[in-house]
Amino acid sequence: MANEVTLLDFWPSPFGMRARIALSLKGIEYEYKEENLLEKSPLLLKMNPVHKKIPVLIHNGKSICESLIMVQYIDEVWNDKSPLLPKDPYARAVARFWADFVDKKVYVSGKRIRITKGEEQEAAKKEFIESLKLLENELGDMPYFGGEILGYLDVVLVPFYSWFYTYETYGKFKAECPKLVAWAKRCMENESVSKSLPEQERVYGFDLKLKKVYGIE
Ligand SMILES: N[C@@H](CCC(=O)N[C@@H](CS)C(=O)NCC(=O)O)C(=O)O
Repeated sequence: MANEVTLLDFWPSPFGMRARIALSLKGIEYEYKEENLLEKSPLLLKMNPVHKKIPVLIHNGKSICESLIMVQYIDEVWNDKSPLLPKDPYARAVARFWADFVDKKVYVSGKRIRITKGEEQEAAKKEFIESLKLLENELGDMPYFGGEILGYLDVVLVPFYSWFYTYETYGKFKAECPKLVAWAKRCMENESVSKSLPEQERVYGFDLKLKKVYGIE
């Protein structure tokens, strides 16, 4: 079967970064289409009519939406190289549990750090740091969440590393998570990760502009 793959994406998106890393780890050639989220393309609206969000993976004309599902799809379709999800059903369930946690806690509290102030921002910072500590504990002494090799949860979490500087600058704090920082740097040694993640300062510059567009002080 021919494999025509397109990714609708937007460079600072941590969700898009997940797809980029997974496709690169699997060695898949694809067309990258950068979306303007202030003026979404007809293709994006057609391919993700429910949420109208990036990333969208288009594989032989069919769309796959939601980055956690997308990375699992990529792993299942291109299963001959760089396995991401563990084979054992329990270990798979655990990896999916933490991936869901990343979206519900790390992403949500990180966003609240960016867009709130005062008490609300303090609460968000607390939740963000607590979430990182829980993840650090889950990592334990393993090099990756996937064990000896980079796996599903690594792909899901590492994009937020490119947003750390933004969170810490807005929140005026330094997350003391040495093991997690060492893990992120280890992930960045992998070319599929480093080429998929933008520089932290570039993300911060983008977010400053975004806040102006939305009138957030
Ligand atoms: N849960 C989704 C989140 C995707 C998402 O929030 N995408 C943002 C960019 S980071 C977007 O397209 N925003 C445009 C909008 O909400 O109109 C996923 O994992 O793919």
